[in-house]
Amino acid sequence: EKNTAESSEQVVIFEEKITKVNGEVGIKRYQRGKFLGKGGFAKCYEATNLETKKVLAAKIIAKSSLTKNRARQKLISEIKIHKSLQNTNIVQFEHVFEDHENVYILLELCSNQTLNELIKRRKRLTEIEVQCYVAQIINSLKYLHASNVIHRDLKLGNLFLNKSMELKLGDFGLATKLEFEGEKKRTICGTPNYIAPEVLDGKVGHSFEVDVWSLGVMIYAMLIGKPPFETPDVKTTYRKIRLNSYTFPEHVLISDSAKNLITRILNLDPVKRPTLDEIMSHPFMNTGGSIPKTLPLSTLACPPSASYNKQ
Ligand SMILES: CC[C@@H]1C(=O)N(C)c2cnc(-c3ccc[nH]3)nc2N1C1CCCC1
Repeated sequence: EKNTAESSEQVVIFEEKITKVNGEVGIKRYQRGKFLGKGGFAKCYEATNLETKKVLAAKIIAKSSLTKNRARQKLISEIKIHKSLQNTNIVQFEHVFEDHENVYILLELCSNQTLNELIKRRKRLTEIEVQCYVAQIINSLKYLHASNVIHRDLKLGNLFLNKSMELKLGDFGLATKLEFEGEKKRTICGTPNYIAPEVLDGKVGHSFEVDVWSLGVMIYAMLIGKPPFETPDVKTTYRKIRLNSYTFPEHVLISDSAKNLITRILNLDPVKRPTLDEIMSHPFMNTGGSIPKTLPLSTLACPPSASYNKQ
C-alpha cells in the first residue's frame, strides 16, 4: 500500500505579493522542490514558478541570519551586481523578493552542478575539454570586466554547468564594481587556494588582474586535479602563493604550451600577467584538433564531458 510518508509529504509554497501597474494586488507562487545544498547563509532548493512552470534554483536566506551589517551589505551588493549582468556564460539572475522571514533569490538552474564536482568525479580533464571551458570562462570575464566588475572569488565551485554542460559563472557575493578608471580595491577576500598574491599583500590594492590569477589557478586544477598552492593549512598556502612556490607533478602529463600558459598567468606581478585576449590567442588555446581558424570560438561545440548526474 502507498507509503504514508510520501502522501503526507507537505508541499511548500513560497509566494510573492505583487502590486500590478494598475494597482491590483496579485500573488506569484513558487513550489519548493528538492534541496540542492547550502551556500553561505542560504539554503538552496529547486523552485517551480507555478504560473510559468519554469524550474529555477532558489537561494533562501533567513533574515534572522542577516543581523550583522557586513552580511547584509554583502547580500545587497551581490544582488545589485548580479541583477545587472546578462551574458550567456553568467548564471541568469531571474528574480528577487522577500517576505517577513526570508529573502528569496531565484537563479538559472544548472543541473550538472559545478566544475568542482566534475573534477572530483573525473580526477582531471583533457586539454581539449579545458580549452573549451577556458574559452567560456574568458567570455564571461571579458563581459564582467567590461562592466567594471571584478568577481574576486573565481573557483571551480563557482563555475556551474547547465543540462547541456554549458558553463555559467555564478556567486557574486565577493564581487565589486569599480566606480572610476584605475580604482584599486583593498579589502582582503577570496578563497585561500585561488586568492591572488596582491590581495594577500593588502598594501598595493588590486584590480581585474586578480580574476586572471584565479583563472590560472583553475586551469592548473582542471589539468592536474588539484590547485597549485593547496596545503592542509591556510597559512602555508598563503606562504606558497607569496613565494610563487608550485610545481607540475611528474606523473601528470601536460603539454608544454599548457605549462607555459599557467606559468605566464601565475606571475606575482599583476601587470606582467597576460590579458584575457592574450590568453585566448595563446598556443594552448589554439592547438589540439585542427580547429579551422575561421570559426568563431563560440561555435566550437565542446567535446562531450561526462555530464554529472548520469542517473
Ligand atoms: C542556488 C545556489 C547555487 C547557484 O548559485 N546556482 C546558480 C545553482 C544553480 N543550480 C544548482 C543545481 C541544480 C541542480 C543541482 N544544483 N545549484 C546552484 N547553486 C548551488 C546550490 C547549493 C550550493 C550552490
